[in-house]
Amino acid sequence: MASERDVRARLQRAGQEHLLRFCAELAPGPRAALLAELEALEPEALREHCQRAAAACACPPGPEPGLAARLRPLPPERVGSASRCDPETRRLWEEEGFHQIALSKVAVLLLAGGQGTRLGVSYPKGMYQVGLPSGKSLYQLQAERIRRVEQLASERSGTQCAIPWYIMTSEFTLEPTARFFKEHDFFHLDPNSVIMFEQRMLPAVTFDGRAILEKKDKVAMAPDGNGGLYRALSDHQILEDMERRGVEFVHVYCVDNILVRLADPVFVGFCVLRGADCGAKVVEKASPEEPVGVVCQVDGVPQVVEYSEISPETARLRGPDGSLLYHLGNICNHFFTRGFLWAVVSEFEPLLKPHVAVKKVPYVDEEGNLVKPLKPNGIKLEKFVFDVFPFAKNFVAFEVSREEEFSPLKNAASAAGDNPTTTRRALLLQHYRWALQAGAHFLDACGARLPELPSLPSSGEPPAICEISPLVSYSGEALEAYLQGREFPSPLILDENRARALQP
Ligand SMILES: CC(=O)N[C@H]1[C@@H](OP(=O)(O)OP(=O)(O)OC[C@H]2O[C@@H](n3ccc(=O)[nH]c3=O)[C@H](O)[C@@H]2O)O[C@H](CO)[C@@H](O)[C@@H]1O
Repeated sequence: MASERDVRARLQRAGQEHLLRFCAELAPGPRAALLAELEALEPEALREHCQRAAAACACPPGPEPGLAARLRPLPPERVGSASRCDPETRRLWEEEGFHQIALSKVAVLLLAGGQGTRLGVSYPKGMYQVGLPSGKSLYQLQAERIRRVEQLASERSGTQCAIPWYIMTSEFTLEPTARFFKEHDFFHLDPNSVIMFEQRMLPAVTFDGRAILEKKDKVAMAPDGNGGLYRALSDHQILEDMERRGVEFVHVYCVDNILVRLADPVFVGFCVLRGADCGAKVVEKASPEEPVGVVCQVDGVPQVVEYSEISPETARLRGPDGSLLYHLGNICNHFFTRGFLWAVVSEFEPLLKPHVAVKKVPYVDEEGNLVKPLKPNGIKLEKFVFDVFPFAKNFVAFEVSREEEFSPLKNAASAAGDNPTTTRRALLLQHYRWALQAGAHFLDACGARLPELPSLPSSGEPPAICEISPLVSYSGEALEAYLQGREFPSPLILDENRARALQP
């Protein structure tokens, strides 16, 4: 166990000795916990972190001065489109994606270390149920999409394959996520193919560069941002694990998009055939104010400018055709080759600049009272997952349809958008569209046919409730066999059992 003397000496070197100010009055247990926590903080890194936070805070808030003049849209030759390409090209991309999946060269990697503060739940966001008829959580939907895409790839190739699922968690999310997966029997995935690992935490810092004590025996710590991925890959030898499994391509995604297509063969195939080392899925931005990063160029280099760092004037700029100039909205779905990740981890990670978030951080005052601040009092530094794009040799963006692929759960029910209601509706609208395309008809309680409205606004409810298990269909395929020309009372829950019963 760390001695107080050693820890004090280390903190002195970091200029953070105040973290021990209540140490003498603590009971042995909490005292040991505090010393262990402090011992893990490397003095030089801690000093640099606190200085950097204070320096960042001294800069005026808002977009970096002069950024607007350095921005340009991404050149069209770097952008592919799933919806605007001809069907044959799309088929070739999909075929290539399935081919790579069948060779077990594709992995998915979930960023799940965030605290989900805006949603306002105390457990990991992936465990959230948005109120689907099936009661499935986000994690369950994702697990079932992995199983289905594995099955589709295996059927096409006639060989068995596996898509390893890497899950980056943090101190906040690891334990409950691991428990949730065990309780649900890993959603019938092979537990050896589900690999959880933890990102690092960093102290929150006051505006004058002092790490904050959250309690007398606990430093206020926060995950180091989703760009903490790269250090975590190295800390836990994840790239070595990928190499052992033969993984060459990684689809990285964020937890909250209910429509996420894991290991999407079309996206993977597009990136592979383009010879890309790094790619980003995008959707057309819905409005200048939409809180999504924009994929663009800064000084001629592909990059994402985060929604919190672009000025409203720049976000509102329009091109000659009237559409938003910076319209490629980042949906936090990225493609990386393992080789590129290796280069990032071994060479570029230290060059990533942390971003500053000014937050209300609960703390203990000089007298030892717990204080919940009413205005921001602390700084959290975070790295962003997409900040490695400038290091790519061949970066591509891939535009997909919002209604088919993007509906994120960010906010609590009281918020206007991106909440449990909008995400549930997005999924049910999609499944209703798929069912109509496959030739289904829906009946009301009296047995009369309901109107068939294939294109509904995202704000409207579908005329009939239809939920299709990802185990039955990944992206709308293969539904005719169960639905063509048939009538169903609403709600229709098309799970594996129902599908079996409907099989001709
Ligand atoms: C930095 C980043 O990627 N921003 C993107 C993110 O914004 P947004 O601000 O919504 O990002 P979130 O804070 O929700 O984090 C995105 C993902 O990263 C994970 N996470 C976050 C912090 C952390 O320390 N560890 C961790 O794993 C979260 O669990 C989540 O899965 O999604 C939007 C689309 O929905 C994009 O338009 C934004 O450009």
